Amino acid sequence: MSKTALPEFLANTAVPADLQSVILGLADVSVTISQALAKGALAGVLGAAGAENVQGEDQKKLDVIANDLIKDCLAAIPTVRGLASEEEPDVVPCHTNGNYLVTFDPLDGSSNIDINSMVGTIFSVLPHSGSATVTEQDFLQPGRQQAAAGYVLYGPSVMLVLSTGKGVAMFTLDQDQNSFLLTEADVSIPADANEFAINMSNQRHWTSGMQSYISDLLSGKDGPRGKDFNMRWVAAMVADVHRILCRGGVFTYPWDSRKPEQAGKLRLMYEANPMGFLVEQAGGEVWTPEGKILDIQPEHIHQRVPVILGAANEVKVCVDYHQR
Ligand SMILES: O=P(O)(O)OC[C@H]1O[C@](O)(COP(=O)(O)O)[C@@H](O)[C@@H]1O
Ligand SMILES: [Mg+2]
Ligand SMILES: [Mg+2]
Repeated sequence: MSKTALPEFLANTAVPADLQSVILGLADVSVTISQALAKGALAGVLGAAGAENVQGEDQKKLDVIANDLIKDCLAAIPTVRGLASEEEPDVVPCHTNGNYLVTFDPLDGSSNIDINSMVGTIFSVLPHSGSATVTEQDFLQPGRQQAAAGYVLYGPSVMLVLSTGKGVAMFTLDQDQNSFLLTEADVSIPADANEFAINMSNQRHWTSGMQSYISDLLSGKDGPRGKDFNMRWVAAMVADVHRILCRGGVFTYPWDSRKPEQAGKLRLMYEANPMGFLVEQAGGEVWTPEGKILDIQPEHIHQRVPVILGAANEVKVCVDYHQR
């Protein structure tokens, strides 16, 4: 039997037509980004761009290329009122009659670009209910209000993973037709975990709660947790979360004491909220040590947040170590 293509899936699942056009636009532009990535050094797209983004991070050429492609794509969709990007200092107004706001991380896992490892594009679609002139304030909505969220993973296969609030579906790019085909209709994360993801090199900078939690995981079946845990770290949130959606586990990027004023490394509106929406839709949990990430009222678009997400029971255990 032939597989369902993305446009057919969106129509079958009663996604509003104006939201469909945003999702289909993002899917199309991700194919162009995947082609630039696939050409790599042959197209001269690897390496540094020689500039810093608003977050004070060095931009790669592909961060800039992907950002410009997505910006142009969204600006051409009449239902997009405005956009905000990890790589843009300010929100960008689009169409005055549009009813959606889109936030995105054009290329997640940038440090993997030059080693030909996995990267992705993460996006979040919010309803627009504010003024005719888009302001930052219009974007400051809790993640729970997202109309859709997803990512495209540029790996051995290019995959689009999407939720419009009715579960999580995975699509694989058919490179012959440039068409995303449904390959997993109902993604679900097992409640218990035996795999964790964290950048262990930062251990000495974590809070005592996080130190104890990871130390007990590492003690394996001889320790208080009574079982062994495996560890993985791709250094691209998009790929680490993809693994969790495929085979379970827990992912965390905690606060650390090197930049005490910074809540965490990951961005609430471009990374934590869209990935959090997917993980909750797949039955997982998404927390900071204090509460659920999707309930956070954002204060500014580039806000950062500590993240603990994945298997429901394991996330609760991790949060509990912090609250003891
Ligand atoms: O290099 P580190 O500290 O392990 O951080 C890796 C994390 O940083 C990120 O790459 C940040 O994303 P960007 O590449 O979009 O800046 C996450 O995807 C990933 O989880
Ligand atoms: Mg990122
Ligand atoms: Mg990025």
